[in-house]
Amino acid sequence: MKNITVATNASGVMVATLDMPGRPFNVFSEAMMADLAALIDQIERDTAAGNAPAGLVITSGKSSFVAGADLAMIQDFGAMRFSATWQEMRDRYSYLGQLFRRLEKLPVPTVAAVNGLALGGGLELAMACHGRVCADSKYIQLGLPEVLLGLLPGAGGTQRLPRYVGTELGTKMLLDGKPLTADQALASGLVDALAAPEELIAAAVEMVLGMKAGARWDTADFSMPDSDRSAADEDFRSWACEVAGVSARDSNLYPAVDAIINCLTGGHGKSIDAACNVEWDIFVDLMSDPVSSNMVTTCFLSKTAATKNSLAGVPEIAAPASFAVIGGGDLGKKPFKKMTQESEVDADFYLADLASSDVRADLLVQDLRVTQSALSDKPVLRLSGTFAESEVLELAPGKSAEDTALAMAVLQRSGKPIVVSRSAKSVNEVLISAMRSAYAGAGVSAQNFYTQCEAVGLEWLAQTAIEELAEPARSLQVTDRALGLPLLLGLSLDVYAWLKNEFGDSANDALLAGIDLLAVYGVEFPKWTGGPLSCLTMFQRGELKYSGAQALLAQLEWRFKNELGYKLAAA
Ligand SMILES: C/C=C/C(=O)SCCNC(=O)CCNC(=O)[C@H](O)C(C)(C)COP(=O)(O)OP(=O)(O)OC[C@H]1O[C@@H](n2cnc3c(N)ncnc32)[C@H](O)[C@@H]1OP(=O)(O)O
Repeated sequence: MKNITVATNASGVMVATLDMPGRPFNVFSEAMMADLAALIDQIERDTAAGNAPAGLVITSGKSSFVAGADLAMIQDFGAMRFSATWQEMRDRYSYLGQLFRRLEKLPVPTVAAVNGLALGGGLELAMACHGRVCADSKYIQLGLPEVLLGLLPGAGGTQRLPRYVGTELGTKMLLDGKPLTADQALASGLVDALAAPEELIAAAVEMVLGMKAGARWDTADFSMPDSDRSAADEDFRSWACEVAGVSARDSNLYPAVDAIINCLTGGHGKSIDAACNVEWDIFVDLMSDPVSSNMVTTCFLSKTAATKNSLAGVPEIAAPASFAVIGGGDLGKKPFKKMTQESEVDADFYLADLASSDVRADLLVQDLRVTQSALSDKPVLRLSGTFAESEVLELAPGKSAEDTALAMAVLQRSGKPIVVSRSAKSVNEVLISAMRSAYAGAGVSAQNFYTQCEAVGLEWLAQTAIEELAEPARSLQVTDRALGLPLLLGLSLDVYAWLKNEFGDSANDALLAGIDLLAVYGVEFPKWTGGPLSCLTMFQRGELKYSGAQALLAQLEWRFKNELGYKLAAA
């Protein structure tokens, strides 16, 4: 087994260590599932031969336990909706849950030694063990964040969690996706004990040697932990949303919310096998909806890739030669001026601000070391609203592209984050890029926004298409998928038209993915759409119903995506 190593200690306890080579986190990929299946097979065979281990401890060789199902695989799951039958999807999606049930039914006691974060399928694995001991560490997070990606915990999580912690906390965790700390997990009954990190395995071995095999719900006298609520209650749906802080709007837009509530009500009072079957049926239906695929792609896969690529490209610069800050307000000019005056760093400081309150007005750039008075005094650069680079260079003959820089402080228009980012670009490039980034608006930290922009070269977008989108998308109160659709599609068409005009055939997958990412995180385009291009793709496939479809379709030229080879399956 490549991903799991097994060692049996002197007491006959088997310690299985999950450790995927070359990956920062353990995840349930096909290969990891195959290895877990092989481990279970082996214990079943040994048991049949009268050679059962005294117990099984499952832990991780990484600093975290398991970060859940492999989300790249989950994205493949979603793509099955185009070609596979319902039963084929059911068989594949439920495979991990079935493995966990086999693990739970082993006739040897099993304990999870949770040494670090256990999210999604990672917590589901721990919950399928007969006991759990968790490292007493501030880095512990135990949670089921699937709802945040439009998914549900489909390996028994919707059924086991409330059976451990009760209906109220279980419902809350399932619907808000927030994890528990180690202390909270102990207090709630999710884990049975905490141990110092260095004593974790010893504590798990001791626990497994002192316990009997079997899950608590496989005994005749099992009852749900005390809770003043039951999933069978008539008003359970509205109570569940309230307890988790899910608004009526979000529960309408995000099918995962209803799907999870249906798992809770459908599994209530049933045997664990029957309850898991309910969950697995609902999981197939949920994955048949494009929203889950959209969200996994935009909110995890594209986001992680963009951040990673961007960070990889950021050079190390020991001492920036110049700094630029955008914005002349309370958070811009004042603190920056102070910093300039107090700084002992031998560097240039530039302040860029609009010449008037009109966002399309010229951008004036001042050298703060020279100009201490009003902004309009002798700007070193005067950039027009279109920011053509040639124009910048023309207007600033003294500043060539070779001028090295730089650190850049970006203040968002909302004024909140102040972030310094380093770059090997010229002063001019940094200023242009900073100005465009400053249009990102609220809803995303400047650091995130900047790294995402850098990764996919999206500074271009902030000033043009995305900026156009920002206000309507932000004020758009879509409460229902069908109701908000005309406006969303209109906005999506704007982006599409702009993109086609600007990039034509030179657009690539990374750029297209980045546009969706930027729209979702930069201007709060609704997450369930996956961004404007994913929204159009859903629409094209007939996965969004809208009565004005014909009129809108007439405006579309779908050749665009085909010409560019944009992979619909990846959307
Ligand atoms: C039915 C469904 C069941 C499920 O289990 S769905 C999955 C539920 N789990 C989650 O939603 C957790 C997803 N992961 C995260 O939220 C974060 O990641 C962490 C909190 C675990 C770590 O955050 P940070 O330290 O900032 O690292 P990073 O840059 O996000 O990720 C580092 C590398 O780890 C990969 N990774 C993490 N979790 C998963 C996953 N669940 N599936 C696939 N890859 C994962 C990333 O992609 C990336 O990889 P690279 O370095 O190669 O780019």
